[in-house]
Amino acid sequence: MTSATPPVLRLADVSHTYSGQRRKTTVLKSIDYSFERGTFYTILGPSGSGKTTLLSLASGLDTPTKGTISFDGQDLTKLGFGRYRNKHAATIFQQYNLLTYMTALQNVICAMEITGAKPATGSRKAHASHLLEQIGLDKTMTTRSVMQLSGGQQQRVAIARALACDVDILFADEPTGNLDEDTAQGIIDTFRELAHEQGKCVVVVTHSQQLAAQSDRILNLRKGKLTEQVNT
Ligand SMILES: Nc1ncnc2c1ncn2[C@@H]1O[C@H](COP(=O)(O)OP(=O)(O)OP(=O)(O)O)[C@@H](O)[C@H]1O
Repeated sequence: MTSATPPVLRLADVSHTYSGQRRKTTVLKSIDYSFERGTFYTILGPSGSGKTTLLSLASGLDTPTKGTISFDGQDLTKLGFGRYRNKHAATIFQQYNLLTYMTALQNVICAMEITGAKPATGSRKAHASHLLEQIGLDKTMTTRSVMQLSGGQQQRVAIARALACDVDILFADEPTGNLDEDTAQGIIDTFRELAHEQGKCVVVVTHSQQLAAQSDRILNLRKGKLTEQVNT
C-alpha cells in the first residue's frame, strides 16, 4: 500500500501569541492548512490581522507558540530551520533586507552561493544578470550599490534574489507594493509561471485585489483564523 504524498507545507493547529510587558496578544488561532506544489496562493486580511506573522512562521523565521509546521511531511523542528530556509524556502521581505554594501548583482550572486543554487547552464553571474534583467532592472543599475536604487528597484533586486535560489516554496510579503502597474503585472506573471510551469508553491501576502484575483487560491486571515475564499 502506498501512502499519499504529503503537502509541501502543512500548518497543523498553529497558534501564535506575542507576549508583551503588560499583556499577551494571540494573533493566530489553531490554523490548519495544507499548501500544495504547483499552486499560487494569496493571503488577504486587514492590517494587523497577522499576515506577516503567518509568513514568518511558515518561512521558518519564527516558531509558533503552539502547533506544528512541516515541509514535505517533516516537522521543521526536526528538519532544521536553517536547512529549510537555505534549501527549500525563499522569502521576499516587505523591507527587502538587501545587503546594502553590495551591488544588485552581488546581492543575487551572494544568495546563490549561500544556498548552493546552481543555474542549469552558465555561471552564477550570468544567471543573476539574466534574472535581474528579466525582472525589469536596467543593466546599468545592476552594478550600482543597492543604496543608490529607488524603493521599487530595490524590490526588484529582492525578487530576483529569491528567484535565484531554486527552492520549493516562495513566500512574498506585499511584493508589488512599490511597483508601477506594468512591472507589478510582470511580477504576477512570474509567480504564475513559477507555480504552473516549474511546480513551485508560491505564497503571497497582499492587500491587492488585482494580485489576488490572479492567484489560484485566495485565503483570508481574520480574527486569527485562516479561511479559503470560494470563488462563485
Ligand atoms: N514582535 C511583536 N511583538 C508584539 N506584537 C507584535 C509583534 N509583531 C507583530 N505584533 C502584533 O501582531 C499583530 C499582527 O501583526 P502582523 O504584522 O502580523 O499583521 P499584518 O496583517 O501583517 O499587518 P499589515 O497588513 O499592517 O502589515 C499586530 O497587532 C501587531 O501589532
